[in-house]
Amino acid sequence: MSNEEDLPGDPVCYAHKLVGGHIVDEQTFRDVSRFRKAERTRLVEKRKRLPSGERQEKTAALVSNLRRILQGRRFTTIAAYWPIRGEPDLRPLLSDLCEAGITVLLPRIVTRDEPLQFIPWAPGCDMIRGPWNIPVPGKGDPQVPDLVLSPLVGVDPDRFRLGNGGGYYDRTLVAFPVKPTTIGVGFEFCLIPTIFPMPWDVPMDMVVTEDRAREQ
Ligand SMILES: Nc1nc2c(c(=O)[nH]1)N(C=O)[C@@H](CNc1ccc(C(=O)N[C@@H](CCC(=O)O)C(=O)O)cc1)CN2
Ligand SMILES: Nc1ncnc2c1ncn2[C@@H]1O[C@H](COP(=O)(O)OP(=O)(O)OP(=O)(O)O)[C@@H](O)[C@H]1O
Repeated sequence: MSNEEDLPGDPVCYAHKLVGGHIVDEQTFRDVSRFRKAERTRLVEKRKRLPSGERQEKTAALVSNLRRILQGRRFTTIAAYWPIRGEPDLRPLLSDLCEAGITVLLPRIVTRDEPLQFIPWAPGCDMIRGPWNIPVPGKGDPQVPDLVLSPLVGVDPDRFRLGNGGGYYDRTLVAFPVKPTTIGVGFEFCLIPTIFPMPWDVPMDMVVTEDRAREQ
C-alpha cells in the first residue's frame, strides 16, 4: 500500500531567492540588477557632466519648487543628504530650515544590511567621513524624520526610485513604525520609463525636479 509520502509531489522550483523577506526569481533579479547598474552609471555620469551654469540654474529652480512644497507642510524634522557625485546641492535650503527651527538630519550608514540612521546636522557642525567618503555629523543620536528628501539617481512615472545601489532607503523606509512622507529629489533627466520595480522597492510620495513636483 502506498501512502502520500511515497508519491512524487509537485516539482519544487529552487530558482528564487529572498530579498527583504520577498521571494524573487533569481534570473529576474540578475537581469534587473544588471539593468540598474548600467542606468546608474549612465545617469550619474550625465549628472556629473552638467555644465556649472546649467547646474546652478536647475538647482535654483529645483530648490524653489521644494521650498514651495515644504511651505505647505507641517513638520519638525526632515532628513536630507550631503551632496555627492553631482547631486543637487540643497545645503542653503537646509541652513534656512535650521534657522527656522526645523531639525535637519543627515543619513549615517550603520552596516551594509541595516537601515540608515538620521543624525541632526547644523551649519558648521563637526563632520566625519563615513563609507564612500560621505560626510556625516560626528556625533548625535538618531531621530525619526517626519519628511525624507531622498536623492534620486533615476525615477520612473510611478515614483519608484533608483538610488546608488545599496538598497539603504528601501531598508530604512520599511523599518520606521510610521512611514515618513518621502520626496525624491533630482534633476528632470532622472526620469526614465521604468526602473523595473521589485517587491522591496518603496515608491516616493512625491518627486521634485527643476521642472515640476509630481504627487500621487
Ligand atoms: N548624498 C548621499 N548620501 C547618501 C546616500 C545617497 O544616495 N546620497 N545613500 C543612499 O543610499 C547612502 C549611501 N549609499 C550608497 C550606496 C552605494 C554606493 C556605491 O558606491 N555603490 C556601488 C555601485 C553599486 C551598484 O551599482 O550595484 C559603486 O558605485 O561602486 C554609494 C553610496 C547614505 N548617504
Ligand atoms: N528591504 C530590504 N531588505 C533587504 N535587502 C534589501 C531591501 N531593499 C533592498 N535590498 C537589497 O539592496 C539591493 C539594492 O537595492 P536597489 O537596487 O533598490 O538599491 P537603490 O534603491 O538603488 O539604493 P540606495 O537606496 O542605497 O540608494 C537589492 O538588490 C537588495 O538585495
